[in-house]
Amino acid sequence: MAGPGLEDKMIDVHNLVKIYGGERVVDGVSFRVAKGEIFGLLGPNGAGKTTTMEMVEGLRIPDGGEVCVGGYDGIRERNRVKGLIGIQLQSTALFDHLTVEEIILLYGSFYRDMRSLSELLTSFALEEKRKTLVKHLSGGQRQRLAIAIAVVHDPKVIFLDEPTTGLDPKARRSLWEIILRLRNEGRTVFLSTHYMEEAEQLCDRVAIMDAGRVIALDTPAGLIRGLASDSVVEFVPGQEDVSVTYQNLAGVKEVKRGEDGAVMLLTDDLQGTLRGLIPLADEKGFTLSGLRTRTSTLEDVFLTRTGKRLTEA
Ligand SMILES: Nc1ncnc2c1ncn2[C@@H]1O[C@H](COP(=O)(O)OP(=O)(O)OP(=O)(O)O)[C@@H](O)[C@H]1O
Repeated sequence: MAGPGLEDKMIDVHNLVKIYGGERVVDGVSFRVAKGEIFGLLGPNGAGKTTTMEMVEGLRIPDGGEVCVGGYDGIRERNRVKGLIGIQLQSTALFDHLTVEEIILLYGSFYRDMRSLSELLTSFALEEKRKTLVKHLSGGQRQRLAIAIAVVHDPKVIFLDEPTTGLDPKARRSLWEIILRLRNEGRTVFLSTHYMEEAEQLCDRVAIMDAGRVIALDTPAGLIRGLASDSVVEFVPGQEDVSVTYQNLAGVKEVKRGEDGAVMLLTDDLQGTLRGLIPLADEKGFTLSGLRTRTSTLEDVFLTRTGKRLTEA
């Protein structure tokens, strides 16, 4: 698959497999990550993102396949790989009874060289919190601290496992800015997420995972362009006549149904679909509750490939 500068790759994963209890939770995953890109694994809970990421980091041993990071074999040359990478710990794993400053210095002491404390505090907007105990930080501040610790030794590659899960929109955006800055400093960022907006807005390329496999991989725009439709009409039909078929409305490429009863019409002719839908509802005597339209997103790529919504998978 074409991608930016892949001749200049930082991570190369080939046919990776992990088996738990006889189940292939990672089932033949292959991808490459270019130097200096933000690469995302997008998928629902249980898709195999964390397992894949931790095999790339060298924290879990694959049952099959190869991992190469920065030209080093992920298993045989693990110590070399360790020096190149930084891993964001789940923020809950931080020591609550240390201050921000103490924890950064503690992690820094594990390495021969560490970046300056004041530079780290500034770039992660933690100066005012330097003397604050970790347990008194907000969710966003804890996540910023977790990333500051991951880059304390100035690594070339950063791994972030669902970095913004549970954060409010403002804290999420502030973390996105930090992640973009890591990339703009020339680092490679490998992250996992189950938020499609995050993958769409932040990642240079995205591998969509479901049930242990990569089902699509491209730039967010490329994935969306690959859809047969460019828009979605969504509504919950009230008193729907079972004989109603939406497939024949102008522009409709696919009809999907959510668990909540919502109907999603994936269309390449938004106006044509709407022009046909409203008379159809009148004629068949059903209501179009919560009718809305939107341009296609990565959610629709997932929906088209798996038949499920990301949030329902
Ligand atoms: N150590 C383990 N032992 C047994 N099963 C495991 C283990 N780790 C993961 N699994 C299983 O492997 C599957 C993939 O899990 P994984 O955590 O990689 O998914 P994920 O996409 O990261 O999801 P989440 O967003 O929930 O973290 C799940 O079914 C999970 O239960």
